Amino acid sequence: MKDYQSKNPYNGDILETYSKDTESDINAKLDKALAVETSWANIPIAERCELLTKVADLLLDRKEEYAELITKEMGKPISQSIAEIKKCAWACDFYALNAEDLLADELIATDADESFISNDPLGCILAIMPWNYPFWQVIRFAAPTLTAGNTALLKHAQNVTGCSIALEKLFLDAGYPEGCFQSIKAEHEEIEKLIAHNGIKAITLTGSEKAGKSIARTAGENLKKTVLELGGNNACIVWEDADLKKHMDTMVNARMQNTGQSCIAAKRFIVCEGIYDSFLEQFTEKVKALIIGDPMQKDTFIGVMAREDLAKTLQEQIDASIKKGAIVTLGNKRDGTFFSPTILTNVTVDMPVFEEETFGPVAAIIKAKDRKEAIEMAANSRLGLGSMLFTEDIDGAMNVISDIPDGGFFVNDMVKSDPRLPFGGTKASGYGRELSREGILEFVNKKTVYIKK
Ligand SMILES: O=CCCC(=O)O
Repeated sequence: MKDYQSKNPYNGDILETYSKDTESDINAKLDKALAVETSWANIPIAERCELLTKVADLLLDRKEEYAELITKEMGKPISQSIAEIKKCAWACDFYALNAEDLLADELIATDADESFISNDPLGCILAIMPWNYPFWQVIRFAAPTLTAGNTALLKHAQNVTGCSIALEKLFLDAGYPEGCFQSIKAEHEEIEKLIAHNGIKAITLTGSEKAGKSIARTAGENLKKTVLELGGNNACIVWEDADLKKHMDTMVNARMQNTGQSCIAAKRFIVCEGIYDSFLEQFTEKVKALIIGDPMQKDTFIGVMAREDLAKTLQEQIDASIKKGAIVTLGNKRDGTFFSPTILTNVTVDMPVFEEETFGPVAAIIKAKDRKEAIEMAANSRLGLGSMLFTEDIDGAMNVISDIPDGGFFVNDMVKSDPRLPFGGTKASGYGRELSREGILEFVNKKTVYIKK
């Protein structure tokens, strides 16, 4: 009996089984990473960028193959899997083009003849990544982090072990030296030991709040830096002057893409009274029209959830909210891993669908009496990944930017990640930033250099 199974959540087919790495397998991988650390750190950044360009090319050449693997392992509709791979190539190209500038010494005038910050690599970084964007979550960490001269060990979610292995091969095929990027199949106990090991210099985790606390605790005991991206309960605020016709597809996409399994999805729709009825009518119509079906079909927009237990958890959150007075306006049908796109109205701030992150295709809609109340409700969350506001009043939107203490604020668009912009949260959504200049500088030693001649 193998330890891990890759199982297609759409039809239950067992795709592959895998044995967990033993302690000595993991130590051997760490040794390999440590053996290459110095030579990798010392090659010119431009050469590392060339390799990254090769990764981008391979991603595009192999996009169908990788997309199929994603779809089969976690159920993402195939067109969205292809889009995920293209986005990975974009991030690689972005860093291949910009890393030299982003990592350049920062000169600072002082009493010294020369003083500057040198952005030196840290060494081996442990990445713990989730299944919902199995390539993207990894590439957005790996592209900048490796290019900064670090090496990486990836502990991926069990249900996407095939993707994890494919990612390791991708870097090798692109020409990265052995040991630069390796995937491990490990459990919590081995991860704790790795974090404590001197060879691991920092940890990045995208995952649940519970996992974040546990990893941060162990990392803290060992004085290791962490970057944590722990999910969100993003508000989609709709002021009474919003252009619904123009933005309705975006608002639906913001909730329903990836079958609702995205940390940055719009989870709480906070809609001003004056536009509530039109919003609900248009939103419901669009959600009803989403194509549900086999994730391998290119027109499918809503596939299945990645695991049955996730669908059950979503059901519990909905049931508990209905008990408190939420009304099912659409959907709420579950069958195994399938969950129909669901709209809940009459939502109040004390319901699980408002207070907790819902990781599936359910939109919780709440009425606000005015703009001010809408902003206050949006800010009322333990999580702080991002929020979006739809309005024609751009000055009014600019005035409320600092009223919601989230990591991102998007006006007339959905919260989305972009290699050029920092990505990350506040409060229980975690800390640290990925992507952009901030992302590549998370895992460097900002060394102060001071020279008197
Ligand atoms: O689940 C969160 C990440 C989604 C994204 O970066 O687009």
